[in-house]
Amino acid sequence: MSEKSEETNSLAPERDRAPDGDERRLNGCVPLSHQVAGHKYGINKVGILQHPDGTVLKQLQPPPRGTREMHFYTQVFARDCSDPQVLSLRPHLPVFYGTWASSDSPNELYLKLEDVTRRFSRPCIMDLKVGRRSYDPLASPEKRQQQIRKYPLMEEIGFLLLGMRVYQPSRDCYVCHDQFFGRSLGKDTLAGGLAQFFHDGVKLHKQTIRLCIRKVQNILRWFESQKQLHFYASSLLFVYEGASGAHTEAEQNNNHHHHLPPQESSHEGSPAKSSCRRGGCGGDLPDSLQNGGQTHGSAPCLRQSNGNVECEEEEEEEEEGEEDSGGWLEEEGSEGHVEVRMIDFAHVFPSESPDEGYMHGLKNLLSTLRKIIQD
Ligand SMILES: Nc1ncnc2c1ncn2[C@@H]1O[C@H](COP(=O)(O)OP(=O)(O)OP(=O)(O)O)[C@@H](O)[C@H]1O
Ligand SMILES: O=P(O)(O)O[C@@H]1[C@H](O)[C@H](O)[C@@H](OP(=O)(O)O)[C@H](OP(=O)(O)O)[C@H]1O
Repeated sequence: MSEKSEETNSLAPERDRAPDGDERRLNGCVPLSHQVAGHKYGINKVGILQHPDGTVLKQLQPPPRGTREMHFYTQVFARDCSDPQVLSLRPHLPVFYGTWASSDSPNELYLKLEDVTRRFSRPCIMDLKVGRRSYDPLASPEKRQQQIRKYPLMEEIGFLLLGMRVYQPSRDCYVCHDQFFGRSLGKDTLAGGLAQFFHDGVKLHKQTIRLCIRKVQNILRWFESQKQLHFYASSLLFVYEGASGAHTEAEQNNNHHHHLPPQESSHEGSPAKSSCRRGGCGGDLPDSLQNGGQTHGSAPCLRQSNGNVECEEEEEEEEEGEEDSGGWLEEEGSEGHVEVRMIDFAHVFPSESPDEGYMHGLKNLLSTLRKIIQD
């Protein structure tokens, strides 16, 4: 088993490549190149796909999970929704564009969602499952045991790292960790393990951590204001720009797939993808980050490719962030440099009390992130 998996950059734009049989069959949709956790496409045919218009498609899981998730998104994004609490949840979720089906399999439904990683040139991505319990109130004793066994510390820690990929500009490659890495993290190694998401092989991006803290605080504020929903086995998806400013500027002229409005019929402007990886690097993290648990390889992932990288040291500045401009040339000091969104709503249940389990996870996550900055 490999310790870490890596991908290298490729200069060849894959949008020039002829689609293979599967891609044609899926109306030009391809498995999401940079999925870091969850069901993968090709295994039981569930998993996340990338639509040519830049959205992602999540196949409906068998009932009741898929129907529950669809119902949740439909309610939150209903045009006539007037519940202020539900409306204020929207910014924390990927935009929901309704359901989608391919012309070949009209009965296979997918949720059509905003691709949270889309505007990033070299997206660093992390998926954290949040809450003290990752099974819902209707779970069988077997299911409860299955989930508890996966991470007995969930009850105490309140979150579990399911997967991550981090771009290293100095080597022009991604370092990936899967959920076994997350499960290997204990109370003493949690901060070190989480810190790896913010370390590009050369430096720790403290300002990025501060921006993530702000976004997580906003989500916590939403939870403190509501008691109508409980979230089990739901995730927070973290994304930040791994490319340096010089890199993104160099790409600006060559890149035209960002900011295209989702159009179901259009195949224009499809994100370029490329697949290649190399092994044998990534073993030289600073000592302070080496105690983050055992590492395991994750599945190879394809990704957007936009050319070579110029590595730049970034200044750490304690600036007030600007509003998210939706642009992709965001500097590390600005809010738009990071995204933190809630995803995976297959186990959302109505309730009449605050979601203490989820809030416990958020609070512990916040103190762990603060600890990383301090250490
Ligand atoms: N809106 C999105 N934008 C970008 N990437 C996404 C989005 N939604 C999901 N992903 C990617 O897909 C992965 C899995 O998503 P999700 O948790 O919704 O799937 P799942 O199959 O229900 O997971 P699980 O098996 O844990 O229940 C995420 O870790 C992320 O990498
Ligand atoms: O990542 P792994 O090790 O594959 O484990 C799965 C993971 O915990 C999923 O979150 C869970 O689905 P839910 O979150 O929907 O419960 C799934 O349950 P399942 O086996 O019942 O599908 C598990 O098998």
